[in-house]
Amino acid sequence: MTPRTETPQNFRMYVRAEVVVVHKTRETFGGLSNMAPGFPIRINGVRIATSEALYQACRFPHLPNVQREIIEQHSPMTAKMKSKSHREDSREDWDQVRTKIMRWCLRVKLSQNFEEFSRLLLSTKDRSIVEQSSKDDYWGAKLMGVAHETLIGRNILGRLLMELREEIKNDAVGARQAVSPPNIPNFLFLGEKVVLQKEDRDSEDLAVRQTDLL
Ligand SMILES: Nc1nc(O)c(N)c(N[C@@H]2O[C@H](COP(=O)(O)O)[C@@H](O)[C@H]2O)n1
Repeated sequence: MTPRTETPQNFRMYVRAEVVVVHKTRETFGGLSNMAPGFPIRINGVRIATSEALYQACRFPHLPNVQREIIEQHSPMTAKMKSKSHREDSREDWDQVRTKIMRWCLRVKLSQNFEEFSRLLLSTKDRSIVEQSSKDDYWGAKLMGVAHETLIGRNILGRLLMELREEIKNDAVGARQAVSPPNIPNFLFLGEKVVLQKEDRDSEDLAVRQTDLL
């Protein structure tokens, strides 16, 4: 893996030229972003266009109408904007549970889009994955240096993606299986406990593929 330096506050420093940069969704590794289209998710039979919308909806287990408003958005940025307008009503323990929830969202994205998402993750080989962000050095890392040659931040999203990549390498069969909901209190989706229905999605995809053949 690309060497990186530990800095205070659990920040990390990466040499931009050496890492896999996740920035714009149309770039080579853009599919690793939660903003990427083409990786739909189904939770309790409800289709959600992006992992961003799923993640944002998880802020509001106690407000199913807000969750619905967020997951109805086709655009991930609009989903994030809808969420932002209710941000002060996020579950009280949000900062404590958000990483666990993001890990779950990424696992669900993987298990329900296994061929494409695992191919993309494995194509990063053993390089560090870093989400480049202009303002968020919790999920990502910010450009620094005279020539913007370094990225500095906690890079939690990139680190979760690297963790997932290792899981695929170690147990691809396990990584594609349906994912249990995170073990946190009051984890509700539209007022219901989450029960993954991976088979629904697989059979739907199969139906689409078969239709394409006709
Ligand atoms: N505003 C924005 N634009 C993008 O293109 C981004 N990739 C992100 N970052 C993503 O936003 C999510 C975190 O949202 P909160 O700030 O915790 O509400 C997470 O998916 C980041 O990867 N933001």
